[in-house]
Amino acid sequence: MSDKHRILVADPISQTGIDLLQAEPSFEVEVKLGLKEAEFCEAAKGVSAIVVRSGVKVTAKVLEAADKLKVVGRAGVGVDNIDIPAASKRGVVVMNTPGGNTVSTAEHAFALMSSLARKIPQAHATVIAGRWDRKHFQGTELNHKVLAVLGMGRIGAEFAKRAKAFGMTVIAYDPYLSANRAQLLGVELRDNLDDAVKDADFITMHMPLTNETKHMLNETRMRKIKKGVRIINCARGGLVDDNALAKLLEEGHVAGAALDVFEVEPPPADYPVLHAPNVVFTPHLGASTGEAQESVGIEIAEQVKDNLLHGTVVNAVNMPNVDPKTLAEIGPFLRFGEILGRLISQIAPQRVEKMRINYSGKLGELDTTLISRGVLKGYLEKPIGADQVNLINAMSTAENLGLKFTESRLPGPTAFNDLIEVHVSNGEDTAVISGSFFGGDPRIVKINGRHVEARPEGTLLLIENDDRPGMIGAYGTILGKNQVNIANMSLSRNVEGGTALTLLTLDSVPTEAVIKELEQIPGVIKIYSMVLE
Ligand SMILES: NC(=O)c1ccc[n+]([C@@H]2O[C@H](COP(=O)([O-])OP(=O)(O)OC[C@H]3O[C@@H](n4cnc5c(N)ncnc54)[C@H](O)[C@@H]3O)[C@@H](O)[C@H]2O)c1
Ligand SMILES: O=C(O)[C@H](O)COP(=O)(O)O
Repeated sequence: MSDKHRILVADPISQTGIDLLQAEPSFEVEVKLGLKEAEFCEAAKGVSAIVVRSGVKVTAKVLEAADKLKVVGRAGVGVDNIDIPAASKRGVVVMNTPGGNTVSTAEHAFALMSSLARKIPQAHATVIAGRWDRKHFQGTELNHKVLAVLGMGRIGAEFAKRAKAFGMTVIAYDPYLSANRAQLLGVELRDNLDDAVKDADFITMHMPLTNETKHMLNETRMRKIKKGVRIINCARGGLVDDNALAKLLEEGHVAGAALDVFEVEPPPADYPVLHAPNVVFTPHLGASTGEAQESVGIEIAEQVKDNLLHGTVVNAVNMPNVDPKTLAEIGPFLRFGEILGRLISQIAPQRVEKMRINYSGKLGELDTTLISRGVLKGYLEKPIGADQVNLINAMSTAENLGLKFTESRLPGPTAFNDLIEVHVSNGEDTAVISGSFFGGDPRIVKINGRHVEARPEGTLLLIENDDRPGMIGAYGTILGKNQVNIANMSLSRNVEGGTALTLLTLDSVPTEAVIKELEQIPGVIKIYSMVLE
């Protein structure tokens, strides 16, 4: 069995991207195109990475079959052909390459608008059919026309720039766009969609397909737009209700439509809009330029390579980005977070419902999202299994278990430079564990409110006992007799004669029989044996 990472390229990406992957000695690259789901499942077995465009569907079945999968790389923007929840559940990172095809797509959408305005495809067809018909192809200028851009992200903004250069008035509808950005782009921002489109001569769509955006242009809304509007969709099929569009084109309410994308791709022969008048179609070609494909092919190859070799996460759609610099900065906290999670799972009450993590000191100034995922991962290893939970699915796994998770930053100076405090509770009982760094070295500094000090390594024995003479000696005798060496010891008590916590770091794991023997010592209240590695 080869210990190389197998990479499956399941859609055509640039040769430079493939070469980049092939140049890595620890990778084996397989290019298999046009796979049906069953073939895709077979091909996905044992691969570490799958690279796609929008052609194939990375379904839950494919993800299930891909038993060694770590990352799905999308050479492009839209990830609607990938089952993201299923990938997250399986702990697979999904990355795309936003930006690499922006200009190509904006140019293509603009070309569609120009073709529509001047009926270029129809005129072209008559010329090559031997006709010289100059009467039927009178078009319309773009100059002075009103354009509504729905979705003013990367592509929308590039489109708007070009439209302004053509003398168009640009209206933007994008609930997530700031007024400042709109001003910078020189576009009129509208809060209401009907208001944004009602006077438009042209409408262009540039947003992802989501539950919120599906059929954004439906029959009712299109009917409210002034007669003669022309619609361009170079984003995703389904943003416009294509059947309603076909009807309104037939009626002449919509004067023309240019589509690069369809609700079903490829559209079947009886797809109504294909037979409507004044239409221009391309088969999802927005990103199909040499430049865009070179760019996204190289980007995705680099991202997949860095992820498999160094764990770098860039442009992931299902987990926070971690570039090498951030990874170096938060790496020690992340590893310590996992240990704290592992630790608290071993002293937690049953049926924990809530976990809260407080960050203070310098840590409170960092982006702690990943550290929190690390704590959850460590915590969930016990109930779920260490091979089943990772940084990607930790949040969704916790949610599935009904574990409510919150994090907060405690203001003001603390006794420690960096403090991570993990609380778990089932509503009645609580466990709390706190960790800090002493000169860069991680330490457990508090357990259930008691000060302790121990390196988070090896096996820890946490004993709650009555504060009375002879306890330490009794532990030492039993452990010594059973060849278990004590490497470190930390003691803490509430009041003299009250209860005490003894935290022992051991060089080997005590057997259950040894733990039972320790439990028999008069004054011992509870013992937790915590294995950290
Ligand atoms: N035809 C092609 O070949 C092709 C190529 C590249 C991208 N695309 C598609 O184009 C779309 C846009 O890509 P992008 O790179 O500009 O993405 P982007 O993320 O930069 O922009 C998307 C914009 O849509 C906005 N948006 C989200 N929900 C909205 C809503 N309900 N109403 C209005 N606006 C909303 C967002 O705020 C964002 O500004 C994506 O769906 C992408 O898959 C198609
Ligand atoms: O979302 C995208 O990036 C585009 O739809 C391009 O898709 P493609 O890579 O299949 O051309």
